[in-house]
Amino acid sequence: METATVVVAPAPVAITQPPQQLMELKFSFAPVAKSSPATKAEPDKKKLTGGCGGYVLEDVPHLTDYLPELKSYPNPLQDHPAYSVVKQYFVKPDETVAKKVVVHKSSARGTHFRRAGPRRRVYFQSDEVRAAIVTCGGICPGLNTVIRELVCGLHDMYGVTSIHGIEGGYKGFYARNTVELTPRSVNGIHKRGGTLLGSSRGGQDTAKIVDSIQDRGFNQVYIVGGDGSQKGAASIHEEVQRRGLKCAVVGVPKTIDNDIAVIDKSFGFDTAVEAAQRAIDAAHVEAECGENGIGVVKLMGRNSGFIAMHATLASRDVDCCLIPESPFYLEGKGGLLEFVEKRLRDNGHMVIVVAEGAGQDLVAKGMPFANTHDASGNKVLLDVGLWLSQQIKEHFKKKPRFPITLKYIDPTYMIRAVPSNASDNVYCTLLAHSALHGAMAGYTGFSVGPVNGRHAYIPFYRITEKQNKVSITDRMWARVLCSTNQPCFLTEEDVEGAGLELEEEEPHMHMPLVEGGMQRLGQEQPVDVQRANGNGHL
Ligand SMILES: Nc1ncnc2c1ncn2[C@@H]1O[C@H](COP(=O)(O)OP(=O)(O)OP(=O)(O)O)[C@@H](O)[C@H]1O
Ligand SMILES: O=P(O)(O)OC[C@H]1O[C@](O)(CO)[C@@H](O)[C@@H]1O
Ligand SMILES: [Mg+2]
Repeated sequence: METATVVVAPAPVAITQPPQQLMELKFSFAPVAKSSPATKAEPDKKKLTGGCGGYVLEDVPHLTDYLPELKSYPNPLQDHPAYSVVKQYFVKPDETVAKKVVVHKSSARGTHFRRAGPRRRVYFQSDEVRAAIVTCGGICPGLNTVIRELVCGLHDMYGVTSIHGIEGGYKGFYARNTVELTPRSVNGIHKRGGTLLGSSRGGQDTAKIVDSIQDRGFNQVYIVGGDGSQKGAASIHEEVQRRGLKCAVVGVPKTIDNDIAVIDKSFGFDTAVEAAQRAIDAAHVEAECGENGIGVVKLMGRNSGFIAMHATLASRDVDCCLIPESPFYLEGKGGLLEFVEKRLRDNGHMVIVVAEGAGQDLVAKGMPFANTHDASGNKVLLDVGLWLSQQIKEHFKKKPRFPITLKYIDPTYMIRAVPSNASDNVYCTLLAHSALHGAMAGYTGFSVGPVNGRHAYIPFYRITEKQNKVSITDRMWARVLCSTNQPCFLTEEDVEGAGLELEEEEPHMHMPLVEGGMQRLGQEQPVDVQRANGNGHL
C-alpha cells in the first residue's frame, strides 16, 4: 500500500463555506444473474473522494478493497535499465486528471480520475502473474498493436512470462483453448489489420467466463473491446470480486465509431478516417467525370457520426454529410433533394457522405418488418446508402431534362480491416502500458484512456453509462456545415432538444465545497486515516 502524503492544490476560488460533512454517495451495481454465491466481497460501490473547491475523485476499485491482507512489493521497474534513470517515473499517489478543463471563474473543480502509470509498489510478483487477453466486438485498426504491447510490456517491464490469448472473443473463455503469447509470437503483428486472437459478438456468459478465469488461474484479464465489451468486463469484475479472486479486470476501450464516453478518442479512429479519404476521393473523381455526377459514400458509425464528420472535414470535397445525430428529410423546401438539385446546377457534381446509422427512421418507413439484432443485441442497420441512392435516382427520373450519374461507394469494412497508422500505433502502446501498470499496481474494474490528453483510470460505470455522440450544437459540427454549405435540416425544436443535452451536468457539481484537504465522501475520517486503516489507495 502506498503511503505518500496527499497534497491538494489550492482551490481556484476562495472558499467561503465552512468545512462540513458530505453526504454519503453509494450505488450498488445490479446483482449478476448467473453466478455462484458470493463468498467475500460486498457489492461494488462507487469510490468518490471529495476535496477543495468541489473537487471529486471518481476512483477505481483496488484488489485490497476486498482482499485487505494482500502483500505489496517494490516495483521492479525501479531497477530496470531503461526506467531507473527517469526522474519521477512513478506516478505520484495524488495525481489525478480533470474531466473538464474548460472552466469558469466560479466553476467547481468537478470530477477527476486517477492518473494512469506505474506505481512505486505492485501487488503481483512477476512469476505469479497469469495474464489473459481477449478482443471482443467488431474489429478495429490497432487491436494487434494493443495485444503486442500488452505482451511485450508485461514481459519486458515486469518480467511476466505467463501470458495467454483467449481466441474468438468472450465465448473463447469457455469454448476454446488458449494460445500462449510471447514477445516472439506477437512480434510484427502490429503491421497487420484485425486481431491475432479473433473476435466475436454475443456469447457473454459471466458465470462461465469467471469459472474459466478461476480454473485457469488467470489473475490479470485484459479485455479489449467497445461499449458492449466494457459492460461485459464490468460484470466479470463484479463476479470476480464476489468470489474474492485476486484478479485484476482491465478494459481497453476499442471502437472505430469513437462512441466511447469520457475518453478523448478511441484507437483506430484516425486510421479509419484516413482510410475513408480514399473512398471519398474515388467518389469525387467519379462525380466530377459524370454528367451531373453524384458520389454517395457510406461510412461506419452506428449511433455516432464521428467518422463521417471527420472524414468530411479532412476531405473538403464533400458537399453534404449526414450523421445519425442530425435528422434530415428529403422532400420539400430545405430538404436534401432540393439541395442536391441546387448543388448540381451550381457545380455540376457533388459528393454525399452518409454515416451508416443516419436516417434509419426514414429508411425503416418502407420496411416496418426490418427489426433484427446481432448476437450482441445491437440493432442491424438498414442500408441507408443504397436507400438514399435510390431516392435520388427516383427523384431525377421525374426530371428527364436533368440526367444524373450516381455512383454509390460502400467501403464499410475497408476502413476498419486495415493496419493502424503511426499515430494509432503510438496511442495503442500507451493504452496497453497504462492498462498493465494499473493491473500490476492492484487496480481493477477500470478502463484506460486519455482524458484531456492525459491517460487515466476510469471506472467501468463511467465508460458504459452512455455513448459518445456528435453534439450538433457544438462548434465542430458547425465547421462541417460551414465547409459543405449544406442545409442544417433542423427545426427549432431539434436544436432546443440537442441544446438541453449539452447542458448536462456532472452528478456532484453541487456538492458542498470542503476546505482543508481531501475527504472520502460520506466518511468523517481524513483520507490519511483511511489509508492507515488499509482502505485508501491514493
Ligand atoms: N450489456 C452487456 N453485458 C454484458 N456483455 C455484453 C453486453 N453488451 C454486449 N456484451 C458482450 O460484449 C461483446 C461485444 O459487444 P458488441 O458486439 O456490442 O461490441 P462492442 O464491444 O460494443 O464493440 P463495437 O461496437 O466496437 O463492435 C459481446 O460478446 C457481447 O455479448
Ligand atoms: O458487421 P459487423 O462486424 O457486425 O460490424 C458492423 C458494426 O461494427 C461497427 O464498426 C462498430 O465496431 C459499427 O460501425 C458497425 O455497425
Ligand atoms: Mg458497440
